[in-house]
Amino acid sequence: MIELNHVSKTFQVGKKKIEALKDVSLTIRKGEIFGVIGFSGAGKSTLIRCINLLERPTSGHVIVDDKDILKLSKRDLLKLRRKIGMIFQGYNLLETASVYENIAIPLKLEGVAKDEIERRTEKYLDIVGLTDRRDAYPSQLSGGQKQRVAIARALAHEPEVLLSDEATSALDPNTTESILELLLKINAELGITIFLITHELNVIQRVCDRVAVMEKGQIVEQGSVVDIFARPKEAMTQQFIRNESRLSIPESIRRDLLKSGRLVNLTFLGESAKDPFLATVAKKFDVLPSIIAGGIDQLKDQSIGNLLVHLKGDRSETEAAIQYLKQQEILVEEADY
Ligand SMILES: Nc1ncnc2c1ncn2[C@@H]1O[C@H](COP(=O)(O)OP(=O)(O)OP(=O)(O)O)[C@@H](O)[C@H]1O
Repeated sequence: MIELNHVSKTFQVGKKKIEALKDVSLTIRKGEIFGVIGFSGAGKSTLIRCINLLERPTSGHVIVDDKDILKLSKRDLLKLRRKIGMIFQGYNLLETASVYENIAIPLKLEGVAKDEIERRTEKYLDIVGLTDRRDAYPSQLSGGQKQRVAIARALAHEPEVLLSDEATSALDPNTTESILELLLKINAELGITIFLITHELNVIQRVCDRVAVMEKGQIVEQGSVVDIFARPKEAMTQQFIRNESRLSIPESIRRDLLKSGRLVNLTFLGESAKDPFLATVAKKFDVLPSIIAGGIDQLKDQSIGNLLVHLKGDRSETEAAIQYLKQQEILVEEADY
């Protein structure tokens, strides 16, 4: 549905050239939720803005529904932008207009008929759960409610795609969760394709079908969320996952445990959890495994388990046990650092 082919974007700041995007290619499929994750400055905002040409690529192609949108006339580009809604971290609401008016005014400017404006505004206020706040002003709303208004405003144009630029970054964890649930509902019930950028791993985990990891203007890894989380290949991806979801223990306990064996971080998909791999390790090798810490991350359609395991035994037996674990459907990282 949306294809970026070899897209590059260079900003000229004085004499300096900043390469914000370097040869980025990706495909967003109809009906999916695609996320891009990266640290600040990776190029995510520039990338998302290239999809509706708020930013024009320096080179490459942006294809939407088989059309190269860089070649569209101004009029056709305006038409296309209506198919692509956008929400932002800062909501961008009109402070002097009510919730209802924030949704209705842009429709009026677009020339939508009065009764259609009423129908759509009421429909999307209901979908985002704000019917009872229709007369409130933005200053009377919480951050999560403001983002709901912004989502209703975007949906009221009945887009096929919703672009989300760090939409939950300013929200607390509970509010983030409720907005993510709303995005899942919009995707499932209205069939809207969602492309989002974020620096938060949990956003990707919770809602995305596929993910691309960005670093210094390039995509370093992309694939299904399950694959990337269970088997991250690139150092950057591993760093993201380790930063946020790896288990850690106090240094003194770690040092103690290492005196009598090895420590390993095991990551496995829901279905692999059914295999009694730790019992097998205890049986097969002269090793006593014990679980030091554990957790489960919920992905959109699956769960991923993390265990920090101590393998008690001598070097050769624990090494053989680690090699055995690596042959299973488990990501094994030695945590002896
Ligand atoms: N309009 C601009 N003019 C000059 N440089 C820019 C412009 N927009 C972005 N950049 C530069 O391009 C690079 C990528 O920025 P971008 O905002 O796309 O990254 P990001 O991953 O979205 O980071 P953040 O989350 O901090 O916004 C940065 O070095 C940034 O300074």
